[in-house]
Amino acid sequence: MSQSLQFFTPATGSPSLSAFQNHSSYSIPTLSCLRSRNCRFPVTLTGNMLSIWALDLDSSSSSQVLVSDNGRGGGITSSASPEYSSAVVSDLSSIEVDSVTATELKENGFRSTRRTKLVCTIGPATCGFEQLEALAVGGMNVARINMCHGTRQWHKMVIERVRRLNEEKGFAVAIMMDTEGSEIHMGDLGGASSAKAEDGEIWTFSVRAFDSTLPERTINVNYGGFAEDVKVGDELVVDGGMVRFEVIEKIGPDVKCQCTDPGLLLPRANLTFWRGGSLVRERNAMLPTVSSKDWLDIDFGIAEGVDFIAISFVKSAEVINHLKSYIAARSPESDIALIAKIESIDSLKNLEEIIRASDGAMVARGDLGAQIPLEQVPSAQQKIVQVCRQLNKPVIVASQLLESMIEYPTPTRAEVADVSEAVRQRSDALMLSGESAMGQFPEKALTVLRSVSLRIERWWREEKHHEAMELPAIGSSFSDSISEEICNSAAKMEVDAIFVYTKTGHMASLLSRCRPDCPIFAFTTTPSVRRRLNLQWGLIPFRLSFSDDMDSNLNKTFSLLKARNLIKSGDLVIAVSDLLQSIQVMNVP
Ligand SMILES: Nc1ncnc2c1ncn2[C@@H]1O[C@H](COP(=O)(O)OP(=O)(O)OP(=O)(O)O)[C@@H](O)[C@H]1O
Ligand SMILES: CC(=O)C(=O)O
Ligand SMILES: [K+]
Ligand SMILES: [Mg+2]
Repeated sequence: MSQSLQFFTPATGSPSLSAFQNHSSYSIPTLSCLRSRNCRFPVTLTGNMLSIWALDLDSSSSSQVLVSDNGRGGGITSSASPEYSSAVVSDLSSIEVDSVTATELKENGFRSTRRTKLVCTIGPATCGFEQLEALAVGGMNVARINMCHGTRQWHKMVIERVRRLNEEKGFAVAIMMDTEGSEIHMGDLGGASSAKAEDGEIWTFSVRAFDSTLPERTINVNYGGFAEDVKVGDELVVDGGMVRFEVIEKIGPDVKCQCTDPGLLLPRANLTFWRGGSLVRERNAMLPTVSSKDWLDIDFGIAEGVDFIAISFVKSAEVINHLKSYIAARSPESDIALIAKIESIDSLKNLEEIIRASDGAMVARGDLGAQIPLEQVPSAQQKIVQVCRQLNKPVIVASQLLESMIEYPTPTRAEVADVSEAVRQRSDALMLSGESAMGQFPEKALTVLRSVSLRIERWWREEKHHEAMELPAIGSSFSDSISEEICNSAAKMEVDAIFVYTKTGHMASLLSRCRPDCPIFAFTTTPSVRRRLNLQWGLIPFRLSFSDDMDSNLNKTFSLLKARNLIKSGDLVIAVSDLLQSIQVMNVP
């Protein structure tokens, strides 16, 4: 037995479309009735014809109500829908899902799958094939490579290993390349993994190029204007306060500094300088967001077909737009998503326009905390997460989530509280940096992120903590508004799962934006879309080839998922698609 309702909008260009276009958005009141199951729903006709649906979940007669524009200004047609075949489709490989997701779905049921996505920075501690596999098994959804470190050859090797992992083991781990950006930072310490600066020591910060070995207590600075810009008396802050120096003398390209806050200097650590208690920004604001090295790295990312490029120190929407057109010109076929890293004062000032222009954002708390007072970072995080959700862009919370786990096998209570807060804010993803790149316990750190996410998400559902986040209408076209209405309505219903059939991923992201209580099975035809969706909250992406015929798509999906014990008869599913902009509700046969 099946019941369905379908929502059609006429093909673009149809003459009768003008009737719809007078409405920028439609409400779908009937659908909210579905929240209480098994009741009858009235057919209501509102305005010119769109919000007019009915279904009857108790009835054994399977009826289908189609609301469509039939070329005469709309109408209702009723038709019997086909019985869903329970025959098992023999080709089980025609749906792609990784073994970890499949096991999780089978063992815990799909209600309790993890909704928050996990990003791991890959470094020396995790670049081996087995180590990468262990991270994928542990829940890594996205592997990040940071172009600040390592050679291009090394990055290429990591990308190839992740690809192989996906091909051989069925994972859909996406690859994110993070650009270096052109803020001021130290050089690479002549190969040393760290250097200790003691209280009162005099160190030389120099813009000179050193051939081989660095003289003792000397740090190379990447920004040519450094010696010119700093003044005696300025405070030089390394990595947002890990170490501090005071400028005591300038000698040509060398700047002598005395250590005032001792600590560990790490290769390529970020440098900021402060005068009279405020950040000196006149000059480094002139540095380009995308350096000449970044352009080469971006070319490399395009050639390698990475899924995401994260842009460091974004200052305005302009740079994102510029990069987008560059990538489109360079590789018209690619659908690389651009993630704006919010880690500077300028990016906070232009937050909304930057996020609007981007495909997602990262709360890069490491550098952000070096540019604004630390006590302002939590409210900035909350604001960025909120703006991203409203504009329907995935958001990653990054840096120092489990910093102590670089050295220790258990996190601090404060770190667990910080992770919980990011999950409670319902950010799309959490990111590990040094914990997974060079820490001693990468897998343990990932396990902590996973178990804290699961626990907080479950608590949230059980306590019915539905936050009242206003989700403004964002659709800019008639068709987008319809998709949005469909997704908003679908997400409100108390069903066991939402299925979404999506070619571009857009409808899946609209569902994710609503943060529904039930999981979202996202079916898409393209592997790259599947990987991209892996960054978004609550989506379980599958690759599946499907047609324009929703009945046959559902038939096929039910058979495939039932054969793998991923769903069972009787589960109540709501299915939406961007093929026909349809919405259907049914029990799994
Ligand atoms: N490819 C790599 N090779 C060697 N070490 C790495 C690599 N990637 C990361 N690391 C180490 O892990 C630490 C944290 O990594 P991560 O890339 O997250 O730095 P970050 O400072 O948070 O990011 P960003 O430089 O973008 O601000 C780095 O400081 C570095 O020591
Ligand atoms: C991740 C990053 O770039 C930062 O936190 O600064
Ligand atoms: K970076
Ligand atoms: Mg940064």
